[in-house]
Amino acid sequence: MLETLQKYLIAPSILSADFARLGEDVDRVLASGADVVHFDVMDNHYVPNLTFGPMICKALRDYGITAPIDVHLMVKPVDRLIPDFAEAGASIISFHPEASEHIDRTLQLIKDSGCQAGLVFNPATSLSYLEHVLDKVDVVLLMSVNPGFGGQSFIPHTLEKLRQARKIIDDSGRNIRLEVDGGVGVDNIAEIAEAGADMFVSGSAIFNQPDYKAVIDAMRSELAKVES
Ligand SMILES: O=C(CO)[C@H](O)[C@H](O)COP(=O)(O)O
Repeated sequence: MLETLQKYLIAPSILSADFARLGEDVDRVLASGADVVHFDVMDNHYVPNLTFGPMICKALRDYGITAPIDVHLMVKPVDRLIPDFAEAGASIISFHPEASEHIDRTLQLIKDSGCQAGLVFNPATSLSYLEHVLDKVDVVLLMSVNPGFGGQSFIPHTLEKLRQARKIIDDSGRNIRLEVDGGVGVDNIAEIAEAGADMFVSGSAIFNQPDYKAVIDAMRSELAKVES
């Protein structure tokens, strides 16, 4: 799955897509050079907003979307949705540790369902949750805004947290993606990559522009500066 893709992955958040034409809009953003579809699931309980569930994920697969679907669960409780999302075609399922009664069990449920597993950290959630479960984690997702809404500004102290997460991952020697989500755009993507992220969720910066390819190309050229 993700490990076979290139160094930097761009994952548009469909929270900012055109819901009335979702399949078409997701097709368009992928044809514009995106790598992964970021799928934000909100339950009006863990976060104060309500989005979509496994049926919409399946509808995207039925429509013909073959790119990895990166499901970010902002829900509590978590476990009962995992088999539904796996069956609906999710590739990665990530959850917030505070929303699970048993983090190790939830990670194992995701792995057993055939998906890659991610742990998500709000801006004020400690990275110490990683300590005993790194062997079951494929993706560490750092929120750079408080979850619930698109279009918020990147919280600057996330850069330091990204550096800390990068060190934890590198020290572990494991093949774990470091994903960042919230307020990511052309103007700050290079700085965020320099801090250690290698997977970038971006919603409003892409979907609120008429030319998705122009935005994604501009992000890639910023990332190329970091790589060189
Ligand atoms: O998870 C999210 C909010 O909870 C969104 O994915 C995130 O905020 C991306 O949107 P934007 O790029 O517009 O900030």
